[in-house]
Amino acid sequence: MTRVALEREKYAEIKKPDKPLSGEEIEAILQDKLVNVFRKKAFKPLQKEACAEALKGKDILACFPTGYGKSLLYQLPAVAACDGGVTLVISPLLALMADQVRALCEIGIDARLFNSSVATHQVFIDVVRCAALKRMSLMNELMTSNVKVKLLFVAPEGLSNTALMLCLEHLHRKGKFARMVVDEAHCISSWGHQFRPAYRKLSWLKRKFELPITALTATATRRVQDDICLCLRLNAVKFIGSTRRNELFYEVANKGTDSESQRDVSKYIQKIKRNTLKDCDAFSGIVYCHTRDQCHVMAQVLSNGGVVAKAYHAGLGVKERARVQQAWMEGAAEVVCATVSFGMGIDKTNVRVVVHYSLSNSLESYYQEAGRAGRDGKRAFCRLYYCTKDAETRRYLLMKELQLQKDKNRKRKSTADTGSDKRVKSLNRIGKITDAIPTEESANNDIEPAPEPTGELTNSRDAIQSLNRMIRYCETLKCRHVAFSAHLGDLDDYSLQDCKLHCDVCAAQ
Ligand SMILES: Nc1ncnc2c1ncn2[C@@H]1O[C@H](COP(=O)(O)OP(=O)(O)OP(=O)(O)O)[C@@H](O)[C@H]1O
Repeated sequence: MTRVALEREKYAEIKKPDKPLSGEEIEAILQDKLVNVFRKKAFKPLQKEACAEALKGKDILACFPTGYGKSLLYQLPAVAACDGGVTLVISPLLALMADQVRALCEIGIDARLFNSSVATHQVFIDVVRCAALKRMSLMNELMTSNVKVKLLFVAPEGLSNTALMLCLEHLHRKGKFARMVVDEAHCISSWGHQFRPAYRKLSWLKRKFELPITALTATATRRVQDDICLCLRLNAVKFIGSTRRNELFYEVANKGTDSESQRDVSKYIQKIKRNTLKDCDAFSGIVYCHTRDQCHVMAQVLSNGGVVAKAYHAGLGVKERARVQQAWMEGAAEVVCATVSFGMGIDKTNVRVVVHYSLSNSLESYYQEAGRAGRDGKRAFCRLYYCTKDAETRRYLLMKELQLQKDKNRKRKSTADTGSDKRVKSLNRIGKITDAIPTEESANNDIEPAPEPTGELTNSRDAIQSLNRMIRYCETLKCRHVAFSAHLGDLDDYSLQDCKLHCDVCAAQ
C-alpha cells in the first residue's frame, strides 16, 4: 500500500466532530451517560470535572479515597467520547480487572481483559463469570477496522507481549487508541507503599503513543503524586480529593495474649453483626492476620462464636481462594480471615467491619486495607489490635529483611547472579508466614507468591520510617482521621480538623 493510501486509511475511520464540543455539550453527554449507562443519579464532587477534562484530551491525576468512584473517571469518558477508540487500562491485579470487566459487561459496555496466560487463569475467569475472549480472538477484534472494544484491561507485565503491542500500534495508527489509564498509580513510585517494578517501566508509554493518560490512586503522598507525574510524563490536571472518610470509625485496641485478643475480636465482630442485622439482611467483614496459621485460628474462633468465617491466604491454592472469595462476595461467608493478599480492588460495598489483628507495613497500606469497609457510604468500623511487642517484632523482621536485601544486592553486584529464587527462599525463612501483595502471577498460580520488591525494601530508611509512622498512628492521642489527612497530603485545611466522633481518640474526649 502506498504511503498516501496508508494515510487515507489511517484517517478514514476517525469521525471527529467538526469543532470541539462546548462545555455545555460535554456536560450534557456526561450527564446522559452517567444516568443511562452507569445508572447513577448524580456525580460525586469533582467526578464530572475530571471526566470533562479527560474528554478534552488532558492528562489527569486523580487522588480520591478508597471506594470513592475513581473508575468512573476513565469509564465514563471511554463511553462518552464521540470519536470512540479503545481506552487501555493498566491495573495491578487480575482479580481486580476481571471484576471490572464483569461489571462493565453487565451494563452493556464492551470491556475486555488481555490476559497474557488465559489458560492458566481460566479458572479465575470462570469464577467471576467474565466473558473474556481467548487472546487470539481478542487480537483479531482489535485489528478489525470497526473495533467495538471500549476498554481493554491489562497488567503492566502484559504490555511486554509482542502481539498486544502490535495491536496497540495498529489501533494508534488508525486513530482508534483513545487514552491510557494507570490504575493504582502509586505502584509506580518507589516512595509508595506497593512499589512494583513493572509499573516503573510504564514511563515509555507517553513517549511511544503520545496519548493522554489518566493516573488514579487512593494513597499518594505529595511526593508520590509528583513522582507519578514525573515518571509518566504527565502534564496533568490534578483532582485531589480529601482522604477523609467520615463513615469509617477508626480505633486502636490493646492487644493482650493471643487467646484474650482472639476472644475480643470475636465479641467485637458479633456485636457489629448484631447491630448491622437490625437494619440490613446481610453482614460482611474482613479480619487481616499476619500469618496463615492466624487466619485459620481466627476463622475457627469466629465460627465458634456464630459468625460464618473462612480463612484466605496465598497458601490455599487458586481454586480454594476463588471459592472463599466467591462465598464472601455472595454473603455465604460473613467474614474472611485473610492475609493482605485479600481484598485489593474488590468492590464489595457492604463491608461493615475491617479488623487488623496486627500492624500494616505503612500508614498508606493500613488506610487502603481499612478502606475496604463502608464503600456504600454507610457507617463501618475499622479496628487495629496493637501492642509494643508486635511493633518490636515487626521492626526486627524488617531490619532482617533489609539486611538480607542488602546482602543480596551486594552479592548480585559482585557475581551478576540474579538468584531470584534464592532471595525468595531467604525472605521466606524470616517472613515465610506472611503474604506479599500478590502479583498477577502469584494471585493465580498455585505457588507461593514471591514477595514483591516494595518501596520499603528499595530504601531502608523509608521502610523504617513507614513502619515508625504506623506505630505512631497506634500510639497517638490525636485524631486518627487527621493522621491520615496529614500523611496523605490533603490540601483542604478543613479536613485537618478533628473528626469529633469518628475515631476512638476524639470519641473519648
Ligand atoms: N457518582 C456515583 N454515585 C453513586 N455511586 C458511585 C458513583 N461513582 C462511583 N460509584 C460507586 O462507588 C463504588 C466504588 O467505585 P470504584 O470501584 O470506582 O472506587 P475506587 O475509587 O476505585 O476505590 P478503590 O481505590 O478502593 O478501588 C462502585 O460501586 C461505584 O459503582
